[in-house]
Amino acid sequence: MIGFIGAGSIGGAVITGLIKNGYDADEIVVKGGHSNRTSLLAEQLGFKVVKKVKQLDDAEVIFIAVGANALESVLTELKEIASDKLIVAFTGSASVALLKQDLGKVKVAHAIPNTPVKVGAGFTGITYSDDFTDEDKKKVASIMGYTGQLVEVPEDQLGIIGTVAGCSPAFLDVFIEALSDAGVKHGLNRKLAYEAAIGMAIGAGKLAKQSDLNVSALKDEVTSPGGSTIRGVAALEEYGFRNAVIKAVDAAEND
Ligand SMILES: NC(=O)C1=CN([C@@H]2O[C@H](COP(=O)(O)OP(=O)(O)OC[C@H]3O[C@@H](n4cnc5c(N)ncnc54)[C@H](OP(=O)(O)O)[C@@H]3O)[C@@H](O)[C@H]2O)C=CC1
Ligand SMILES: O=C(O)[C@@H]1CCC=N1
Repeated sequence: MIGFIGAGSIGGAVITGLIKNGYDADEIVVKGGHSNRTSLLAEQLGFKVVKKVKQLDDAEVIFIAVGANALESVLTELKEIASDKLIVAFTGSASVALLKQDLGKVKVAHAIPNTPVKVGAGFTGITYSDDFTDEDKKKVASIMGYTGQLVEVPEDQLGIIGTVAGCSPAFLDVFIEALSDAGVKHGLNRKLAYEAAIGMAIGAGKLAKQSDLNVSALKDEVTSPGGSTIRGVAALEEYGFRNAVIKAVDAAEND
């Protein structure tokens, strides 16, 4: 049995990714918040919903997916049942030290998934407390594996990994939206413009992942001499695209 506290955007995305990719919904129990969001999701996916954190006592691994404002109260309730469990917090502001401080001698991890977990194509960075054994890590990996990649990172890099992989689906969505707008401006209907932009993003990502070439060389392959693409790349540079992306990451990193 595994448990979740919170099933909002990221908790709901992980639960959806698990179940849609074959994890048994009967093995998932969720304590939701104040709205009916969790019960609506449970109707679609078939997992069990409980009202109190202590009702997650049968879970071997508990994922915390609440925001910073609810974390302290959740940890206070969780402390009563946490001693024999693995606790994995998605809360951005959490840290291994903070979780240990509030939960005592409990094995804890801090992880930042991204929303593509919902379709089994996620990228999740994770940092474990020192007392996590290889066996414990395997247990967490065997669960998160249903949602995509899980990569262990040093704690001082979890924040930037969380920005580069966790915030950036929103950045890419803005890019896809802008590209579709441009397509519409030049006469495409909206549906086809989105199909083309999204299909391109999926394909270019897959190629970048599978190719021996780095993305710079892949860009070179598209830019035919004297052709249209290099004019587009030059315009992106003229309007500060690269710098805008770096500034977006700076902004996300600096609270
Ligand atoms: N969104 C993302 O892509 C990512 C988010 N994160 C982090 O995850 C955290 C949550 O973000 P996000 O999912 O976007 O936020 P949401 O507001 O969508 O989700 C938070 C959920 O927590 C629930 N909740 C609040 N209090 C409790 C409680 N006491 N017990 C159980 N559930 C509770 C809320 O339920 P209700 O609304 O029903 O009250 C809400 O659905 C943040 O710290 C964020 O940094 C990390 C990685 C990616
Ligand atoms: O916007 C946020 O704070 C969270 C962290 C990573 C993605 N979303």
